[in-house]
Formats: sequence, C-alpha cells, structure tokens
Amino acid sequence: MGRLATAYRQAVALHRQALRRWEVARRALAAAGPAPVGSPELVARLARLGGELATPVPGTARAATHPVPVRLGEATTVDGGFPVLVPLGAGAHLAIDTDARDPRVGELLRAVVVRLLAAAPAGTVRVAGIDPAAFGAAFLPLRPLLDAGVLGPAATTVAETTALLDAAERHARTALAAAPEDRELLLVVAASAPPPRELARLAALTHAGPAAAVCVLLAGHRPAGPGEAPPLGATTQLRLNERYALVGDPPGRPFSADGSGLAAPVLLDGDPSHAAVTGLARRLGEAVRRATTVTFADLLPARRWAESSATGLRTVLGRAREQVTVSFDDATPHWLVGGRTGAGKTVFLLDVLYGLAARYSPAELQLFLLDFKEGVSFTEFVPTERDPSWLPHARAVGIESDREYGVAALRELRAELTRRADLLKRHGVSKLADLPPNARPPRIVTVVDEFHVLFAGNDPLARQAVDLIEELARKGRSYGLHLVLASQSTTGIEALYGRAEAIFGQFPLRVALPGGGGVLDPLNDAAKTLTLGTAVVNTAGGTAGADTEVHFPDAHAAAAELAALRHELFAARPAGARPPAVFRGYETPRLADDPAWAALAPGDEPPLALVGRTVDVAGSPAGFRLDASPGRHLAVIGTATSGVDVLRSAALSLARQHAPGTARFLFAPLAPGTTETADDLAMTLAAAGHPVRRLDAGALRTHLADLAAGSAPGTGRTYLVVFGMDAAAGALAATDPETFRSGHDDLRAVLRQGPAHGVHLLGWWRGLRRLAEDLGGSQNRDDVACLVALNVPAADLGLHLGVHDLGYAPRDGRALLVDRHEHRTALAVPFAADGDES
Ligand SMILES: Nc1ncnc2c1ncn2[C@@H]1O[C@H](COP(=O)(O)OP(=O)(O)OP(=O)(O)O)[C@@H](O)[C@H]1O
Repeated sequence: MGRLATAYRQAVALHRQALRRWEVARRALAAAGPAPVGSPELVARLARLGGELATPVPGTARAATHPVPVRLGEATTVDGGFPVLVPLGAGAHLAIDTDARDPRVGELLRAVVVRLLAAAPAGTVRVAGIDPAAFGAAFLPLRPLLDAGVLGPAATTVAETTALLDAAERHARTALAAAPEDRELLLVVAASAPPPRELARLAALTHAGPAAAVCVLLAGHRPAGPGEAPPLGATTQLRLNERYALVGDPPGRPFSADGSGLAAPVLLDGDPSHAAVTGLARRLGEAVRRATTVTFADLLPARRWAESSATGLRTVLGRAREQVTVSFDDATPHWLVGGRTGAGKTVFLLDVLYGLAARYSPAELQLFLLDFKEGVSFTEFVPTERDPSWLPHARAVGIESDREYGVAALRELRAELTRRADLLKRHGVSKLADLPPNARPPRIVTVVDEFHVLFAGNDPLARQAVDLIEELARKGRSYGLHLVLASQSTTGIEALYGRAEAIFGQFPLRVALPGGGGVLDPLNDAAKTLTLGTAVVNTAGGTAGADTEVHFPDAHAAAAELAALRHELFAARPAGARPPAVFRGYETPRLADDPAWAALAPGDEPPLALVGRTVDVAGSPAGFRLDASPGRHLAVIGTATSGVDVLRSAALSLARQHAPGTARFLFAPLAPGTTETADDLAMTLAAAGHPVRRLDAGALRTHLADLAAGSAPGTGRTYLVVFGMDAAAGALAATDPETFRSGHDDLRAVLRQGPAHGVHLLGWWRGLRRLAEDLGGSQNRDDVACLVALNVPAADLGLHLGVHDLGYAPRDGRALLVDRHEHRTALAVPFAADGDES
C-alpha cells in the first residue's frame, strides 16, 4: 500500500506539472491573438513547449480523473508549424465533423487512442469502439489492443451500440460513487455517428463531468443547425476541409478570445506505427494479466487459523484492481448468490469455504453445507473411502439432499438460535460479539446450494422452509448464524408467498455470476457482460452503483492445492473432533452397516423395530418401539416391493434384541415372490436360536384365533410377520361355524390385546383400503399405530390418518413413518436388503 500511495503521489505531481506547462502554452497562444502567429520566436517557443507537452512521461497521466494534453497534429503558419494539443480524458471530449470513412479521421482517432493509453498508467484506461458506418473497420489496426484486453470489440449494430452505452452509463455511475483514485477512464470512440437515439445517449455522456470518468471521441458529428445533432458538453470541435483541420476552442482552455478557435489550420497526425501499437499492447496486456490473474494461493492467509470471529468472518474472494474481501458481519450477515448453471457457482463457493476454513479454526467457525442438486459440490469435505479426511469445520453436509433434509437442518439451526439466545441472556448481552471470549460459540455459516428447490411446490414443506429461512435471516445476525443462499434460478426467489422482500432484505451482500443478474436490483445490469471467472459483488442489496467486478480463481483447476490444504487442516483438527454428519440423498443404507443396528442387544426394552434412517441431520434411527400398549403393531403400506425389505429389517432388528428362546417368529409369505425372503429370514433367525414357523393363509387364520384366545405358548414375545396381509382377506373373512367368529374378529382382538401379551403383528399391506378394511374402518386406525407408507398418495394417507396437509411426496427409496401414539411423522430412507445381517 505504501509503494502504491507513493506512486500515486508522484503521478499527481507529474500531472500538475504537465497542467502548468499546458497553461503557459495556452496563454502564449491566446496572446498571439486571432491572427496567424507571426513572430518566429513565438513559433519556436510554442514548438518547444508543444514538443515537451506532447511527450508526457508515459504511464503517469491520470486521465481517469483529469483531462491531459493530447497532440492532434501540427498547426501551420506562414512562419512554420507547432504542435497542437487539446485536453482529453475524464470530462473532456473531442468531436469531428467527418467520420472515419475519411482516412485522416481514422488515423487521428487511432493516434489519440494510442496516446491516451500510453500516457496513462496501465490498467486505468479502457477503450470501447462504435462504428456503424464501416463495421468496425476503423479499429482493425488496433487489433493488438483488443487481444490485450484494453479495447472491446467494436459495436456495429444498434443492439451492440445499445449494450455498449448501457455499459458506459453503468461505468459512469460506478465512477461517480468511487473514490477518485479508484476510477478508470472509459474512452468511448465513435468512428461514425450512431442513430439519433444512441447519439443522444453518447452526447449525454459528454455532459456527465470529470467524475464520471468517461471521454468521448465522436466522429461524424455535424452540429450544423438546431435539432441536427444533440449539443455536446466540454468538447473540442474539429472541422475538416480538403487538407486541414480547423480546431475549435478546447473546453475551459480556449485558444481564442472570441470562440473562433485556433487561428491556424492543422495538419492532423497520421496512424501510429504498427510497432508502437504492438509495443503498447504488450505492455498493457501484461499489466492487465498481472492485475486480474488470481490464483487459489492468493485467497489464503499467511497463517492458518490465526483470526478471531468475534466481530465477523472475512475472506479474500479474488481481485478487482485490488484484493477483494467479503465478510459475514453486521453489515453483510447473509449472502445471496446467483449464476446460471456452469457459471462457476460451485467454484465460487469452494473459494469462499476454503478461504474461511484457512483463516478460522473450528472453534471460531462451523459449516452446514446443503446441496439440493445432483452433483458432488461438497463431497470433498466429507470422509470417503478414497480420502478418509474431512474438513474439521463441517458439522453437517447434505449431498443431493431431500427437501425434508433441508428443513430438518434449518430446524437444527433454529434450535441453535434458541440456545444462543439463552446464552446471550445469561450473560446479559445482545450480540455474540459482546460475549466473553471463553463463552463465545463459533459462528456458523450455512450454505444452501440450489436453495430454490426448498421452496419448490406450494406445500407445507415449502412453507416451513420459508418460515425457517425468514427467522434465521432475521435473527441470525446477532447470534453469529450466517446464510449463503445460492441458486441458478431466480424463480425460487419469486415463489416466496409474497415474502421475498422481507426475506431477501436481510441479504445485503449479493454475488452475481454470469447469468445471475436476478440477484441484483432489476435496474442494475452490472452482471450482463460478466464472463466465466468473474462476479459482481454488491454490498447494498443489489442496488446499482455498489458493484465491484471481481476475478476469482478456478478452484477446480487447483484440486491438488485444495486437497493439500484440506489435509493440513484435518491434521490440525482438535483432539476428539468428530466427522460431519453426512446425508447422501442417492445412497441406500444397509441395516448391517448401521450404527443403530450394531448397538442393538438382547434385553433392550421395549424392543425397537428398526426400518431405516430418518432424513434428519443426525441420520437418526428410524423405527418403532413395540411396547405393551394396544395397537403397537407395524403396517407397511404400498405396492412397492421394498415393503418386503422393511419387514425384513424390522424382524431382524427385533430378533437381535432377544436372547435365544425368548421370542418366536411366525412368517406368512402370502404375496407372490415373498417366499424366498421369508425362508431366508426364517433360516437366519433359526440359526440365531429363535423358534420360527412358516404359515400359509389357513395357518395364519388358526394362529390368529389362538392368539386372540390368549393361548400364546410360554412367556416371551410372538412376532407375526405377514408378507401380504391383503392376500389373507379371503381366509380372514370366513366365519368359524362353531364360534361364529371371523378371522377379522380375531385379528382385531389380537391388534388390541396382543401387545399386552407380547404379541405384535408386522404386516405388509399392498393397499391402504385393505388395511382399513382389516381394521374394521378408519375409526379403528389406532389399532395399528405404526405405519411405514411407501408409494401411497399423500392425500389417501392423510384421509386414512385423519391428518390434513401431510406433505409427503412418495418416491423411490423413501418412506413416511407415522407413529400415531407419539404423534410423530418423519421421512426415512428404508434399509435395503444385503443378506449380511447374520
Ligand atoms: N474462476 C474461474 N476461472 C476459470 N474457470 C472457471 C472459474 N470458475 C469456474 N470455472 C470453470 O467453469 C466450469 C463450471 O464451474 P462450476 O462447476 O463451478 O459451475 P456451476 O455454476 O457450479 O455449475 P453447475 O450449477 O452446473 O454445477 C468449470 O469447468 C470450472 O472449471
């Protein structure tokens, strides 16, 4: 910074010097009066002065803040010639009455462009060309500057010209809001006049003043009569005749006393040499590359985990002219990120996450990472077979998450909010930053990638998500909970039940990647021209004028560096650090691999029928406790054949909680294709020492009658496992000619009284209606209190349960668990069969 400030001060001093010389020259010319300059001494003096002025020290003139003298050509008098200079740069413009189809004009424009670029420090002038008349031909000799990135492609159509003017106006707004030393000059060169509307916009730029940091060179402008062309501000006018140019009075520094301009005809300068153009392009190109190339290493701090998160979190994102830092603090507690698919959203998030993780220890920062798209955005932060390390800051990671998982994670965060509110109250403070350091919990950054998925669908889940996000966004600032919502689509932002304003008003930091202008204000089109690897960072809720265009590095290209950093942070993790809770939406869990299965042991009371993992942050066991209350039975419902696996997991897990001989299992494989599973199960359990029996429909009927009569043999439990209860309907409907009881009567008796005697039914019904019939109507629905709904429409299930707004979308690999006694509903991932449990 010190060197920069010194360089800047030197540049300013040189500039002032140049201005003083300029003033001397101007006075000398003015003193010469309107008549051709007569005195040979004066000509000599002017020539000397002009010579000095025409060669300002290259790379020092701050044309972005003040006009600088630029040579146009040589004035001719009877006594000789002298160089003619006019002020050009911020707020000082040039107009020529002829367009660049006259070769002299093209040559002059190119000469001026090259001189201004050469005079100013590298990287402080950008050039934009307009040439509708000759399709950009005027700019062809400047091609090396295009390649160097200082000259944009020429606008030749109305649409291109409009886009260019949009960008120029945006540039002017940004410059007006920026500090003078941060301004860049935009040199707009029209080699021929655009159509009237665009011409008027161009003319307006000449009235914007030096702080807008725009300089217009406009050829083909004929201010002949009123209404012909819009009047220009602060412009030196040139008129061409057969041989010479007549130079009007430069703004603020007239040649003449009466407005007639320079009283000597001027021979305009010709094209700059090709060598001069290529040399300049090389120098500027290198400077542009130096200024904008940013590597992953640039984002990292010199020392790991050296920063405190007391007042906020900061990280380097990339660079504009200087390094760009972004924060989670009181001013920008939450971020909204937009970008079309492939725009670098994942890369941007990785840059931020690694930057933060390198600066703050896990005691200062924790991460919740939720991804709702098909992809692997956050996989590198969790242990895998190939790389068992993890990012020690990561607490919960959801990959290809279900919406239910998202809502569960947001609930977890809300619980954290409540805990922190209590903590703050106990310490009598209102902000995390005011807590004593030893009591201060880490800040939590929650990244939700493709967050619009959470809000998709006008359903209870979407409403819960909106409520939670709103609450977290509103209160998170004081409690150190920060949100980053990223999306490729702004439609999610609109579908917020009219609360978008209330919610996104809490997200002052907006990051627009290419195609992500939707996160900015509708009047802010700063993201329109972004290219891959750049983003607009706006700290004022997307309002125009608060934009910084940032270059950020491609984290994907630095995979080895990322892995090295991750391993370094992993190695430094605190003792006892636990890996993050991971939810992988695409994964099918297996009973034999599950920690909950491993933890089951004989004697567990009441025994747990384990069927899968709940879709929540901890991946907690999904199942039902089968105690002695009436109705503690399990119904699996739906035609999906995974119903067989659910029963199997339930039976296996129950068996694991009984010592041999304390539970018997009766298997009735009634649905087609279930015999093999039932036989396998029977063999497995028999091998473990449990009494087992195979039943057909008739035997089931008889056993139900026995069980209803309370004649269960001995002590211990009886589990009646029926694969296809609906297939027993015929057998159950028949009435016993002696007792006049039907199988249904016995079934219902067992459902009510069985649990008290240790008898539980685990049944798979392929349809909800059959279950209702077996129960004797939905008024008896509590007789089977534990349900696992597979592919059952939510509306039918809601009707059966008498629950409004169930919010369940049946899909493969998911089941809704309902415990009517505990008033519990949860989405679960059922275990898949793997045959390893024995
Ligand atoms: N700063 C950058 N510089 C150069 N290339 C980049 C940069 N950022 C991203 N890219 C490249 O762009 C491509 C897309 O990036 P990324 O995967 O981050 O996009 P995305 O927006 O997450 O896409 P999607 O939403 O489809 O997953 C990658 O090939 C990546 O290497």
